[in-house]
Amino acid sequence: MQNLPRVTYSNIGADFTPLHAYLDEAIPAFERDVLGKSWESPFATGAKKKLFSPIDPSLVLGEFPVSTADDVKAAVASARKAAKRWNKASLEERLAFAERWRGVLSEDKYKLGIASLFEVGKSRIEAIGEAEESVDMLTFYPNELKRNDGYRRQMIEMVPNETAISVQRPYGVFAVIAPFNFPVALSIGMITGALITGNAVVYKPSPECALTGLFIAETLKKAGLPDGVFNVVLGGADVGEALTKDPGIDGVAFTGSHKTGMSIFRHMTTLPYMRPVLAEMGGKNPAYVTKNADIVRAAQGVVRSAFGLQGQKCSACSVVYVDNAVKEQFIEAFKEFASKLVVGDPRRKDVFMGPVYNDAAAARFTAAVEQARAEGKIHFGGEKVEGLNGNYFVGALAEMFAPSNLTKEELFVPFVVLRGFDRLEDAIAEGNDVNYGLSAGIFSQDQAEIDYFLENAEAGVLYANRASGATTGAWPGGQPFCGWKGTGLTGKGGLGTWYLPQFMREQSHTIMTV
Ligand SMILES: NC(=O)c1ccc[n+]([C@@H]2O[C@H](COP(=O)([O-])OP(=O)(O)OC[C@H]3O[C@@H](n4cnc5c(N)ncnc54)[C@H](O)[C@@H]3O)[C@@H](O)[C@H]2O)c1
Ligand SMILES: N[C@@H](CCC=O)C(=O)O
Repeated sequence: MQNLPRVTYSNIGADFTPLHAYLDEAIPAFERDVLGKSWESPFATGAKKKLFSPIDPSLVLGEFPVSTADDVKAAVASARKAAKRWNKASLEERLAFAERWRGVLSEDKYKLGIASLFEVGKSRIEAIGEAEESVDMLTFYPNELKRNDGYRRQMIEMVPNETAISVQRPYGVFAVIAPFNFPVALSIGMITGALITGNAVVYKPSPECALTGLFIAETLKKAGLPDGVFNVVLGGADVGEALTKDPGIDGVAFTGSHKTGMSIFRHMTTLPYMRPVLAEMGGKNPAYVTKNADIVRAAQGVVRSAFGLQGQKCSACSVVYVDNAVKEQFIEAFKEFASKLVVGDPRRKDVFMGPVYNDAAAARFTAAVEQARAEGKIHFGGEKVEGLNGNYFVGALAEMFAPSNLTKEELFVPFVVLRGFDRLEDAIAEGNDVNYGLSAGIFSQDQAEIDYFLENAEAGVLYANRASGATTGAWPGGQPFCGWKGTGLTGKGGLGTWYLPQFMREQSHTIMTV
């Protein structure tokens, strides 16, 4: 099992046959042995709630308790108590824990991935990909911490007999709040950042992702993290709000929508002193296809990026600007590739797109398609897939003849707008004219065009000629994932070198030898 091919989002050409053979057995076994159970969690004593899979609303994920206001207080108190020691844990102790956790995650990765498949409705490859990514986070981040000696620096000697160093101290207790779309990788990324820099954590998974949330807690227990350093609360916005407003929290690591992230940040600004809010938020990610592009590659990169995980990635390509000289050719190549992708039950190995997450996403998709029919032109998709018990849609390519809400707002569904252009400069200016700034991509074989894009695109994650995903597929240590503008608050992203220092505050020690 350990030698199965790895999924990294970018290795699209790999032969996953042995992985599929394993999953053919493991997915039904998981469904039989794990789904439908009733769960307990120490800081969730409220009434239990039944959660269902988007794959099929009759498929019960399990019954999960919800945290009360007192549970949230108790979880924070538990973290504060444990933080007294964990905040002082040596670099060696934290690295040893990270190594043990990485071992546990490597053992449990298929279980975590399959849980995500059922919980979110991800395809097999997307689901296993995020579990693999989590393991690699536990390679990358600890290595960064070690390589930088905990980000400790020798400073200059101002006068003889005086030494000065800069050390980084954990803030104390971090609230970690996760979104639904990568319940494993994004939770583990934020939790890793907080824990290995010496913070205790109170973690809230997305309301309907309690299964992966509790699995993550189990892996930390198996890795021997001291009791109380990691605590879970379960529930929705009210539980998240109670957690981020608790005075016992020293910082928040949040990934989710712009609206929620900014509400947490705005609350922090009202307090007597600021606590860090590391918020990674929504995106509206453009791709540019010039007349010098390999059009088949461009179409494949855009389709994969716009429709992978049903368009529910912060990095999903949601607007494609195509040079009018090659627009028709691009539309044909897009249709040719997209029509071969299977939409259906993601337990099956041939499925590329599962259902959209919930009825709200289905309504957003349907409204966007209706608007595009009225104001523009649908070139591909947009229809519901009949005969399946869930929100299954064929992803849509919609040409729009002017900028609008569809080119500017995040929809988070498999819907990509096409805009024709005559000058790349104008297209990039329009693509930049949004409140977000996560990722962008270009397809061109002209170096001057690529250089212009790299100089002028207002986003933190840029790609050129990426067939595996025009704007998607960042990996720990490969693509630092920094949200600009309304996507991020700090100017530093996950998956890169500068993520960890954000969980620590600096202290200088100047010592005069007398
Ligand atoms: N930039 C990134 O790295 C990144 C990655 C993944 C997803 N996202 C974004 O996440 C969004 C999709 O996720 P979602 O629908 O789960 O987002 P969301 O904002 O609805 O929820 C995110 C989390 O916040 C909690 N929450 C809701 N209201 C809260 C409040 N008032 N106080 C505290 N917590 C609260 C939710 O319960 C959930 O756990 C999209 O906008 C997507 O672009 C961004
Ligand atoms: N890491 C993923 C996106 C995570 C957000 O939704 C990517 O780069 O495509």
